[in-house]
Parts: sequence; structure tokens; C-alpha cells
Amino acid sequence: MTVLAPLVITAGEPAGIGPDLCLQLAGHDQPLVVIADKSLLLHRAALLGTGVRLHDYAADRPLENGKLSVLHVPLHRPAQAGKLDSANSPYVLETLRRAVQGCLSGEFSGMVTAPVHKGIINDAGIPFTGHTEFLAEQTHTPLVVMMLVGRGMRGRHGDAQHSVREPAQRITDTALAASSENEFVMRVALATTHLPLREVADAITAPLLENVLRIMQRDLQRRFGIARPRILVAGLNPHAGESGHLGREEIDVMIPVLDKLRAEGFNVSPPLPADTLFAAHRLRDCDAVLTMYHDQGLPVLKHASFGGGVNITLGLPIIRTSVDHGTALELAGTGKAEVGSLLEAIKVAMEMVRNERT
Ligand SMILES: NC(=O)c1ccc[n+]([C@@H]2O[C@H](COP(=O)([O-])OP(=O)(O)OC[C@H]3O[C@@H](n4cnc5c(N)ncnc54)[C@H](O)[C@@H]3O)[C@@H](O)[C@H]2O)c1
Ligand SMILES: N[C@H](C(=O)O)[C@H](O)COP(=O)(O)O
Repeated sequence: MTVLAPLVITAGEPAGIGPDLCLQLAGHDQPLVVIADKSLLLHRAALLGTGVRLHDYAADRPLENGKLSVLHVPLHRPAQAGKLDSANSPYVLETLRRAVQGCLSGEFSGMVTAPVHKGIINDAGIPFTGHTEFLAEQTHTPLVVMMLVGRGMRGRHGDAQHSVREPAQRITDTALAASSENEFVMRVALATTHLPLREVADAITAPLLENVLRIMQRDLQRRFGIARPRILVAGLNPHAGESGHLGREEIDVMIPVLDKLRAEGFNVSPPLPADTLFAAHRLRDCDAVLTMYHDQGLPVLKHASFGGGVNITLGLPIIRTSVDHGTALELAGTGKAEVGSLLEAIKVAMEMVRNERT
């Protein structure tokens, strides 16, 4: 059996809950390496009152069971839980660059990211819209696709039901699979990512839509093992434009692209009204939904599975997953941050690594 390289976890914003969550990975049954400042982890462990044994990571030394393997990247200034400091924004990006470099070289099999704070990175004078765009730039990838995966619950009448925060124990051994008859997996991808709403309509062009769907098709096949993904596509406008009476993007841009891809063998729907697209009877028979913008798709996914969802970047030459939540500054150092989404992100990354190799 081939031994897989470890996954690398970036600890994210040092004032946020990322370091708290990473501390909970000591003793994890998968080989993991955390990239963070060592003293930050030790200080946070002391604040939380948890003992942790750190191991200094070196590529040529084996990881040690029961210890948290840490690849040290120094902070620029000591970090305080809950208090943002733009002096440490370059540190955050250094941890990401190191992870990318390790994934590209094969030192790591994939990367899992704890949350960063986009605002403070910009306050440091560094334009930054998100990991997704940053990783595309770092790997020279012209287009990537953000896709979140989570679980929905069927209600009595077969409708999606609120399943609140999923504790880590609830997550099944196999990631990306429903754990009971009442659960279904939701994969929600976005045609545009961190874009102001005002700019969305102009960004939905035929080449963009076509390329996004090609990336989804390819990655759902090679990294998720779905031979012919069934993709439901949300219209941009209310009621998918109501035959052109409520907007023409569906007719002018979307339908021609979807027809073209269908003729090539893609299993893609026509533009569907987004308000009913997420009803359980529709989701039951699909592998992924493509929505047109961030807050068309993500609120639905997060309503169903916040705290247990996973954010995945499709189209990269490396494997990257992430938590579904942000830095939760107010919880840093309190012991109240839940680790479920990070554990699930690790499982999904492992499964993607395995799928890609089979
Ligand atoms: N993957 C990422 O890097 C990522 C993802 C989402 C948001 N963000 C960034 O995080 C910052 C804060 O964003 P926000 O306030 O909108 O969202 P948030 O997810 O940080 O917080 C939303 C709510 O969820 C709670 N929460 C979040 N994570 C939790 C956890 N693990 N356990 C328990 N409760 C948790 C918070 O206390 C808060 O009530 C922003 O800069 C945003 O851009 C980063
Ligand atoms: N859009 C993501 C979410 O709402 O969960 C989040 O902002 C993180 O995005 P990046 O992975 O690009 O940082």
C-alpha cells in the first residue's frame, strides 16, 4: 500500500479560532502537519487550559503519534485571542504560501485551511478576497470554482429540514456520504465567488459559465468519483427570468451554454428558479447545484449544515478543503469553538486524495 503524504493544515488568522481548532487535532488518526507559529499554539493551549505536545515538523523526520506536528512560521507580533492585528497579516499569507509550495512539490497530499480574516489582510494593504482567489493566483490557475458540501435532512414531507450544528461525532466515517436515510448530501458550487452583488450580472458570461461547468464536471469525476455528474443550474433572476420578463440572462447567456454542454454529454439542467431548486425532491436526484453567486447558494447550505460543512476549491492542481465558518473572534481562547467542520474538511480532503489516486 502506498503511504500517503500528510495533509497540511493552515491555522489561519492568529487572533481567531483557527489555532484553538488546530490544537484539537493532536492525536488525530491521519498524518497531519499544522502550519502556525509554535508559541501562538502554546499560548492558546495555556489559555484554554489544555495540554498539548508539539513535534517540530521536518520533511525528513517521521511524525510522532499523539503529538501535534507543527511547521513553524513565525508571527510578526505576538497575537492576542480576539484582537486583530494587521502586523500579522503577512504571516497568514506566509502559512498559505508554504502549504501551497508543499502541495505542489508532493511533500503534502493536500491542504486544509482554518479561517482567515479577509478584512484585516486588506487593512494591512494587501488586496485579498479569499483563499479561493489567492490559491488560484499562487498556482497560476486562471479559473477555480468554490463548492461547499454539507448535509441536508429530509422532513416529513420530503423537504429539506434544518439540521443545526452537527457535532463532530455525528459525521460518518466516510465523508461525502449521507449517514442515514433521512440525510442527503448537498454540493453547492458558485459561478462567481467574492464579488459585490452589483457586479454579478455582468460577470455571468457564456465563457465563464461554460468553464465553471467544465471544471465541476472534471473534478466531480476525478476527485469525487462521480462518473456523470447530474448538475442543477440556478437561474440568475427571480423565477429564472420568467421567460425573459424578469431578466434576459437565462435566455441570452445561460441556455445556449447549457444546450451546448448537454449536446456534449453533460447532465445539466436548464436554468431553474433558485427559490425551489433546493427542495428535497430536486436535490435527491442531483450530485451538485451550480448557483450564480455567493449568497444565492451558501445561505441554503449553511442553514442546513453550518458547523459540519466543507468548502472545497475545484479546478486547482492541488487538493484544498476548508471549514465552512469564519474566524469567530469572540470565541477565540474561550473553548467554545466547535471543531466539527475542520474534522469534516480533513475527511473530505482525504477522500479526494484517495479518489484521485484510484
Ligand atoms: N474559510 C475562511 O477563511 C472563512 C470562511 C467564512 C468567513 N471567513 C471570514 O471570517 C470573518 C468573520 O466572519 P463572520 O463573522 O461572517 O462569520 P463567522 O463564521 O466567523 O461567525 C458567524 C457565527 O458563527 C459562530 N461560529 C463560527 N464558527 C464557529 C465554530 N467553529 N464554533 C462555534 N461557533 C462558531 C460565530 O460565533 C458567529 O456567531 C470574516 O472576515 C469572513 O470573511 C473566513
Ligand atoms: N465564501 C466562504 C464561505 O462563506 O464559507 C468563505 O468566505 C471562505 O472563502 P475562501 O475559502 O475563499 O477563503
